[in-house]
Amino acid sequence: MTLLPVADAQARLFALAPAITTETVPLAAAVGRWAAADVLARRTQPASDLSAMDGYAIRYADRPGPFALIGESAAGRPFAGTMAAGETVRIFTGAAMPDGADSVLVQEEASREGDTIHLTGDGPRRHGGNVRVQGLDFHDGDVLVAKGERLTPARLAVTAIGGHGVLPVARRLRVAIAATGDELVPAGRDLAPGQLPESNGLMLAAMLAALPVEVIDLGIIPDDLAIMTAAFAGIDADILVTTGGASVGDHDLVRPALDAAGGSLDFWKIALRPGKPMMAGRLGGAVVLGLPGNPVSAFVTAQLFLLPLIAMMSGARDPLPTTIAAPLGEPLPANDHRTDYLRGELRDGQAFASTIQDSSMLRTLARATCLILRPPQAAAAQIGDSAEILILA
Ligand SMILES: Nc1nc2c(c(=O)[nH]1)N[C@H]1C(S)=C(S)[C@@H](COP(=O)(O)OP(=O)(O)OC[C@H]3O[C@@H](n4cnc5c(N)ncnc54)[C@H](O)[C@@H]3O)O[C@H]1N2
Ligand code: MOO
Repeated sequence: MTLLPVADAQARLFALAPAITTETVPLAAAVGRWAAADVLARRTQPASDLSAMDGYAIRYADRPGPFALIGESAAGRPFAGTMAAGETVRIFTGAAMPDGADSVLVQEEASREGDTIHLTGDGPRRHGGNVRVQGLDFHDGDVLVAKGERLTPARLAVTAIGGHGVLPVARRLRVAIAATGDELVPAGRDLAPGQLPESNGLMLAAMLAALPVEVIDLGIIPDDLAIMTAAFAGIDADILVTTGGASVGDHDLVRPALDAAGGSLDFWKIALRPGKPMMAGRLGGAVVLGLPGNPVSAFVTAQLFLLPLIAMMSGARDPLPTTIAAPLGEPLPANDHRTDYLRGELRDGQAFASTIQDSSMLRTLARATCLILRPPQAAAAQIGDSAEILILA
């Protein structure tokens, strides 16, 4: 069987995904989700010219003064009148500029004597100095967040100040996670000979913690076709992700169980190391992603397929992981036909791969701060050669 290139597998996986309905949620519930429509400003910010400093609103042409103090403008309590030549209004940061004023004299450069203000320093450097003009940040109708952009804390803040209280987003996905394997027992238990603590399901759920999903923990499913089939057949989820049982051994039952549960396989085996035996298909309304059992393979395939699938189904415009270029800190051998994602560390801006890259080694993965991408058939690389790096948060 020929191995599917990673990009082709990502495209085929995305093609399996059903459309997800949208819902309108309060801003505080939208963090980490993706805007389902362009978010346009419903007001202009600032709505009027505002002072950027605490001091005195003046006319620039009136310098060097002195100035006659006629009132005060504070944030939320603007000065009601109009300032004439030679006059000034006490003003605070964020307060509306009075009619007639064009600049702000900071209070550190002013002295007060009764109702007369004297200039003690250089004063505002230009006409309009220390003033935030109306619309400096944005105007009514401007696109504040584009459809498909992630709703980061700063983007939520701009939509709030842009006049929104709710936003349209894709509904929260339901992601069922199943660890398969007779050897597995929940973490922390005493182990009988041959048993192994379950770590993949835990790791995957943790990788999804910051995503807008509801995790359905199917726990540990033994290598038993009837039990596995029943567990799959009963799921009510948008995505079913399994780990283990993906390879060719006699106890690798995820494919037969998917088939027996009435699902269909779309592809199996990709040109990737680690992660070759990954499979994808459908089961009822769910996309099925069968990740390999080796812990590092499960981690890498989750980075390259599961997280992007969730982002894509949740409306992300750019769901695939982004890479940066970094110089290698050591030589690397030529690569074969599989894209390689080496666990490594960035030190002083240079990328170093861990010496042993066995896909069972969690301690190496736990130390890794990046994955170093080696394209298929890459020639041997020297120190200083540029490599694509996926930063691990
Ligand atoms: N003859 C061949 N053998 C294998 C091939 C192959 O092409 N031909 N591919 C190898 C590759 S590559 C991988 S990756 C593994 C993946 O196999 P499975 O997905 O079937 O994984 P398992 O056999 O179930 O488990 C592998 C390994 O990982 C441990 N494991 C599994 N699940 C968990 C879990 N939830 N938590 C912690 N550890 C887990 C399991 O005990 C095994 O040690 O196949 C190769 N073989
Ligand atoms: O692809 Mo396996 O994931 O090499 O260990």
